[in-house]
Formats: sequence, structure tokens, C-alpha cells
Amino acid sequence: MKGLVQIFKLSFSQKRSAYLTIVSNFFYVIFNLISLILFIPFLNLIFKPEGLIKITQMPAPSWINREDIMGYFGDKYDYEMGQFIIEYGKIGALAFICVSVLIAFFLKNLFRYGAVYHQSYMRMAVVRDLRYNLFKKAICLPIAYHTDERKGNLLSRMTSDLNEVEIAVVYLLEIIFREPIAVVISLGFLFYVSVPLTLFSLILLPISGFLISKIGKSLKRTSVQGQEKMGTLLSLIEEAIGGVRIIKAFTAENTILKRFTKENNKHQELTTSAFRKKDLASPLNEFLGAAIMVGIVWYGGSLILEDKGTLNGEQFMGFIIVFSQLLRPISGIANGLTSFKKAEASLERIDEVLDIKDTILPAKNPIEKTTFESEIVFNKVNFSYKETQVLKNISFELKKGKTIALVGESGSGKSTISDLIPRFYDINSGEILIDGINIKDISIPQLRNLISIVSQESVLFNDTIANNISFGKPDATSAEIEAAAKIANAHEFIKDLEHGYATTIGDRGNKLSGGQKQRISIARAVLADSPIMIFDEATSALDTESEKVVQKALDNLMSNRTSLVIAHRLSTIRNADQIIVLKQGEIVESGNHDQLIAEKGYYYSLCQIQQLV
Ligand SMILES: Nc1ncnc2c1ncn2[C@@H]1O[C@H](COP(=O)(O)OP(=O)(O)OP(=O)(O)O)[C@@H](O)[C@H]1O
Repeated sequence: MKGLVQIFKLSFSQKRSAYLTIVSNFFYVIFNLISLILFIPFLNLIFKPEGLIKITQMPAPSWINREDIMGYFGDKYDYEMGQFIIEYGKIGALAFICVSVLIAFFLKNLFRYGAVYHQSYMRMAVVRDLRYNLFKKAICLPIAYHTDERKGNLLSRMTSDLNEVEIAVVYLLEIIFREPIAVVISLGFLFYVSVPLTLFSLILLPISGFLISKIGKSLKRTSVQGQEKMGTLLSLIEEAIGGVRIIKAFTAENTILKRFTKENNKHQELTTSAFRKKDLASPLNEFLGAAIMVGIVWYGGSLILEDKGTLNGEQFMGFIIVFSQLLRPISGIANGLTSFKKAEASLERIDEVLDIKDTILPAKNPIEKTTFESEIVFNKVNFSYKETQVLKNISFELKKGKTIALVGESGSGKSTISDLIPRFYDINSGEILIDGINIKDISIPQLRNLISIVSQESVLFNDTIANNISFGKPDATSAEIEAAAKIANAHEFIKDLEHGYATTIGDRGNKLSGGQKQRISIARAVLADSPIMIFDEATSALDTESEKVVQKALDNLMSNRTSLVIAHRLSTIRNADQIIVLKQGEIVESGNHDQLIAEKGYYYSLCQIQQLV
């Protein structure tokens, strides 16, 4: 039921299409009924035309009881038909009936298409909006979410879960506005024909309803598990395709294939079971339908045979025809309810993502800060990702125009420090100040505009080189883009490409070498022209040759800027104004290269390992 309410709300976010679908469905039901009823005059004309012509007097209306009303309409119809035959002949009457049937069928199908036409827009609009919300949430979510949660889970929410919702939206309007109308009209007719027989039939229906809802419940469980498995599978595929070079290099194809096969088989088992349960609904429905029909034939037949005058043969035939029409919308409702169960599971998973609260809260009354004037200060900063403390009592000051390098073994907390300045994570205690203002009091976009980051892995998008460079400043002119590329030592290679700056660089820039990609990232940072630069091992993934070119580009970028540099290769940070040496999240030494070498402490030993001293 909760699923139904949710789908209802979603569908009616597209009011116009929803209403048009409902109206079209309503007329579809009406013309469907008319198209069936119109066969009765046809039968009458073929089998008892003389009877029709015999009635020469228009009967007087009589509203005393049910039988009289029925008789009145029957007689009135016979009279009208008789007049028509007298005027146009039997063939004329036949032609009239045929044309009427044709028109009724045409209108029925016109409205049927009309309903589908508006429904198509509605279902895709609902999916489009949900997908947009998910995507928006995904890129606005704190960095902590993306490292914790697997990407595949997000992807499966945007694909298979949305698919379930789409199916449920399609069912919704049929279930609420088409099938119930059909059911009410048919039931009205059935009660009219025979109250005891209708009541008898209605006792049989809930039994089938109960069985179908049982299957629905179990289907929901299996489908949730199946979707979760799909998430794991997608993560695995992405990991494997992204790391295909490493897999080959380590000849780990078999290991990866084994892992994949295990997950793939589990997914197959779960989805097979879900399909089997879903597919059981239809044969079960049909069998239950037949069982109900047999019950009615037995009970109705015995009413006629006992000959108590409550039901005659003709009425019974009418009852059976209309009752068979009743089963279709009822089983439609049953199928729809199953689909709501699945959609409910999917919506729960989608809502899990949409409901995640951002842990990086914006300042209530942000202080205007668009320039960087004097210094960044870390004051007794402590930080932990989860339970284990990663940074302990970190204090340092980075003056404007100076360069601070962070060094230390892997896992000592260098990248974490750099992530704290743009507030990718918030600290547990202490404070980080920019020009004396706590970064939590600055608006997040303004704070991040003060900072540019060049990291080890250059992040490029499948777009032109020019658009990749102007990513942070979309209104940049070509001259500005070119100037930035020149400073980043990238202009030379870009202009030699077939389409120059208009060259599309392929998925994640895979048409370019590592050094070229890095220089484009640097050009992007140059163009953004932020006063504070963070370099997180910007050259460590490159070979010595391209490192030289990139380092030159970095030196250009750093001049006159304030920089925080993280480096494994200590040779690259020799000239930093201050080197901060970290060990297990604590600052153990700090000073310039010469001072630290003279101290012969931890930094000295790190330099020894790299054969710098
Ligand atoms: N997202 C995260 N969630 C939990 N723990 C993390 C996360 N990122 C890093 N850590 C842990 O925090 C510690 C510091 O990591 P950090 O990446 O800052 O070190 P680093 O000095 O930059 O290392 P490297 O030189 O290898 O990049 C490590 O123990 C690491 O395992």
C-alpha cells in the first residue's frame, strides 16, 4: 500500500499527462463496453427480425420494479429496431449495426492509444526526474559517501530500480482509474442480472486474491536481494574494466573471472527465482479464473435447472460473458499490485540515497570571502574518518605566496590534510583559518573557489580539450584557454593534434599520455586562477621525462601563488619554503630542506632512502 501511495505521488507530479491518461482510459472502458453490447442488436436482427417488426407501439415507461425496467428497455429497443427495419429494410439495418460496431471499435482504440500516448510521457518524465534527483544527489553527496559506498550501488539505483518504478507508474493509472471503472460497471450488471449468483461469485474471488498476494510478498524479498546483487556485479565489472591493465599484468584473469562467476551465478539464481515467482502469477491466475468459472457454471446451472424463475438461460449467458470481462481487470489489478511491491522495494533503495544528509553543513550566516590575503592556519587540528584518529594535533601556518610541502610515509595523513582545506571532510576539533576566518564560516562555493587542486590522477571528461581546460571557468575565451595551456606547457602538443583544442579526448582522456593529461589538468588550474594551490603527488605517476615537462608547468603555476604540495619524490620539494614531516598523523619535524638535513632526523632518513643525501 505504501508503494502505491508513493507511485501515486510520483505519477501526479506530471498532472497534465496523468489527467489526460485517466480521461482517455475512462472513455476506453466505456467504448469497450459499447462495442460488446452492440453485438446484441446484431444477434437479434439475425435471429428474430420478425419479432422486432411486430412491435408497432412504443411501450409506455414503467419504473415499478427491476423486471419492469428491464422489460421497458428491451421493448423500447425492439420497437426502435423494428421501425428502422421497416424504413431501410433488413440489409439497411445490418449495415447500420456494422457501421455502429466499427465506430465503437474505432473510438475504443482511439482512446486506448490516447491513454498510452499520455502515459508514455508520464512514465518517462517520472523516471527522468528521479534519475536527475539521484544524479544531483550523487554529485552533491559528501566525499565520504563515495569512498564508503560502492559506485555500483548508485548505478543500479539509476538503472534497474528506476525501471521497476517505471513499470509501476504504467500500472498505476490502469489500476486506479481504468480497471476499477470496468469492475464497477461489470459488477453493476451482474448484480442486476442475479444477486445470489453474483454474491456466490464474489465469495470465490478473495481466495484467488489471497494466493496472489502471498506470491507478491515473497517476490518482493527475492527482488530486493536480486537488485543488491546487481549492484555488486556492476561494481565488479567497473573495477575489472577500469583495472584491465593490472589484471593482465598480473595474469589475474582467472582470479577475476572466478569472482565474477560467483557473483554472476548468485545473481542468476536470485533473478531466476524472482522470474519464476512472477511468471507463476499468470498461470495461477488463469487456473483460478477457470476454477471460479466452473463454480459459477455449477451454481448458476443448478439455479436454472431447479427452475425457480430467478434466472433464465439468456440471462445466464449474459452473466457469463460479463463475468469473464470482470476477471481481466481483476487480474490486471493483481499484476499491478505485484509490480507495486517491487517498485516499493526499489523506491526504498532510491530514497536511501536521496535521504542521505550532507555532513558538511554550510555556514548559517556565511562571511563574504572572495580573496586570499595573508595566511592559512591549522590550529591543533584533530581528525578521524571513522573511529581511528588519522590526524593528531596538527598546527602550521602557510603564508601567502609561500609553498609548504607535506612529506611522510604512505598513510601518514598527507592527503587527508589537503582534503580538509576545501572541506571535503570536517575536522573533529581545532580550527582551520583562512585570513583569520574559520573555514566553516565561509560559504562552501566561495571557499572552494579560492582553491585549485591538481592530483596524481588527472580527472578529465569525455569532451574537447578546450572544454576540459575551461571546466572551472566555462565563459573563458579561446585566447585565455590558449594562454593557460601555454603556461602549462601543453600548447605545443595540443596544436599538433588533428583538431587542436577542439579534439575530443575520449573516455577519461584515454587518447592522451599521462603527462599530456596532467598538463591539461594544470592548464585548467591556471585558468581557474585560484590563489591557493594544492598539488597531491601531481607528478608521481609520470616517467622522468614527462615529469620534467610537467614540473616546469607546475613551477609556472606555483609562481606567485600559495601552494601546499604533497610529494613522495623528495627531490621535487627541495625548494619549498617549509617542509612538514608527518608520521602516523603527527607532525614530527618541520623546517626547510637544509635545516631538516642538518637535523639528521626522520626527514634525513627519508632522503637517505631516496638517495638524495
Ligand atoms: N576515506 C577514508 N576512509 C577511512 N580511512 C581513510 C580514508 N582515506 C584515508 N584513510 C586512512 O587515513 C590514513 C591517512 O591517509 P592519507 O591518504 O591521508 O595518507 P597519505 O599520507 O596521503 O598516504 P599516501 O601517501 O599513500 O597517499 C590512512 O591510514 C588511510 O588508511
